[in-house]
Amino acid sequence: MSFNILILDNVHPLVEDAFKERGINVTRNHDLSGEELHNEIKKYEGIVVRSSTTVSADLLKSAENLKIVGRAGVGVDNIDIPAATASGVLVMNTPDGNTISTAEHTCGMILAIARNIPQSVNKVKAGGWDRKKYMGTEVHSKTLGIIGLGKIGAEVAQRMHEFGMTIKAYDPFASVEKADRLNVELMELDELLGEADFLTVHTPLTEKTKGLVSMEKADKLKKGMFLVNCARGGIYKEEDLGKLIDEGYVAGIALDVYSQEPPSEELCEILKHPNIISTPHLGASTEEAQEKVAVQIAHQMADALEEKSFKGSLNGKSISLITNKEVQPYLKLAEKLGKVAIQLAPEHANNFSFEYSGACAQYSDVLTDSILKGILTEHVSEAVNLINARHYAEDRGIKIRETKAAEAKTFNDLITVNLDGDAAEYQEISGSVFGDDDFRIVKIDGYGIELRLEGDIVMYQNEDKPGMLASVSSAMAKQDINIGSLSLGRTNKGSNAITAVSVDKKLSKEELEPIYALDGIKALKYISLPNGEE
Ligand SMILES: NC(=O)c1ccc[n+]([C@@H]2O[C@H](COP(=O)([O-])OP(=O)(O)OC[C@H]3O[C@@H](n4cnc5c(N)ncnc54)[C@H](O)[C@@H]3O)[C@@H](O)[C@H]2O)c1
Ligand SMILES: O=C(O)CC[C@@H](O)C(=O)O
Repeated sequence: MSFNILILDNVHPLVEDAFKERGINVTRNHDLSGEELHNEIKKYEGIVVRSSTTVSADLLKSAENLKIVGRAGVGVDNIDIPAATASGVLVMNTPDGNTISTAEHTCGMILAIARNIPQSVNKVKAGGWDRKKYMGTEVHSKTLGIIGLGKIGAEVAQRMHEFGMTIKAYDPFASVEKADRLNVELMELDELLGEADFLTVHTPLTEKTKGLVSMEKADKLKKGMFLVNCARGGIYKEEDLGKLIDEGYVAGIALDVYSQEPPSEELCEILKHPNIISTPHLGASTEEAQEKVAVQIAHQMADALEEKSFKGSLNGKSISLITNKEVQPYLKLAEKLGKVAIQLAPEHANNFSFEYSGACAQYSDVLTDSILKGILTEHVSEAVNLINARHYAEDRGIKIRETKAAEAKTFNDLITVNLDGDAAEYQEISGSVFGDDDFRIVKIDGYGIELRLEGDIVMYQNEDKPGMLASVSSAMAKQDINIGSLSLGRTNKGSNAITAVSVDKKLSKEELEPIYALDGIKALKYISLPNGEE
């Protein structure tokens, strides 16, 4: 299958070469106005952005063929990920392509603010000369506080350690082993604010990191410290920056990022402060980083479109598992069981529980997505996939429960879908995989049944008495319905039995009626499944 990709932002030209190398058609257009973009995007399976294009819920609605959004970089603040997930669109970034460049820029900013480099350069350029005013401070023997010891934070730690700084960090998710390896002492946030001579942030902007430093926190800061932000605008409260300096809490501030880019007029006024230095979001702006993220995003997107790997994907958390050969048969079984379950369930069924036992239990997350896909495909007009299945389930008020048992009792692997409805004629269906591609129903409501999960199946409960099968097959024969295979299950002799009959053609309601009307037949259901590969 051939794919079409649209490059919307100023991504390095190597992106085109990389896509072409993978046999993917690529078009570049940075100049589309709102309406043009809404029309143009319909033609593409993938788009590539940096931070200029906003991939909003509205734009995603117009993107009827879109499968994937690639961000050549890290931050995805410009992409509405929940809306993409709801549309079944995969979002991916290049998590490490610009790490080194951004770490180097951060180190540059630390040194620049410590030594007043930009201010003094400007002075000389303007024909001035003032050595006293631009007296600086050494970073050697000072404490660098790092908030967020992830990829960039760790690279900054290593480099500034070599400058003779003591490195301390706050990151509730970082391991002590990692910190030890980097010669970093982990501590609580307030403690760090009180000890850092220089503070640099390397976290995403979240509810927790927004406004981490503000006038409210000023008393906690070590007096005369320096602030650096090359992560995301707003982690330091922007309105308070000038005041923090003027009231003597902070000596200088270095910023690369702003909550709005380019910054608002109000912020531009604050940025004129002589002790604030600012660059226009240049952290990742090196030839090397831009080449890396361009080539990485193209290959990652090509791999995802070809379902080879899902490196860098940010939604559809278990999607990467679909390339795992061991999971593939379970995925198919799960989807088929979902399809059967919804055809057996009563109307408005919205409570399902899924039980996994045996080796498949370790993949329960993606298998639940796959069962939901099977359940919902019958009911949702939009395309349901493993990325958006849970979203649609939630949207439709479908409640799910999941249980796992590492060991299976009768079968190596067993997936059971419970319909959770007291009023349901059928309560529970279990399936298993035989070999790689033989998917079978193995149990219904505790009755042992064995029937391949494909094609057209008539399932009914019947009184366990002689002649039942003969009367059903004769009613079918009269209507030219050929039986392919059948399976009978019962618990005790003479009680109720379940029969599943696979037939060679699709049946209409009218064709089913005479069978349902036979004496001794109860709870007849007709299930239609795709034949073979879907
Ligand atoms: N200026 C630029 O051009 C540029 C370039 C690349 C990345 N960035 C930005 O830099 C930031 C860091 O990127 P990264 O690649 O190192 O990300 P990362 O995911 O590797 O690291 C983020 C770290 O922040 C930590 N963290 C999350 N929430 C936290 C909290 N509340 N308190 C403390 N720590 C917390 C995480 O545990 C993680 O270790 C991101 O915001 C990214 O968008 C900016
Ligand atoms: O230059 C860019 O594309 C922004 C880089 C950076 O902010 C990122 O999040 O990757």
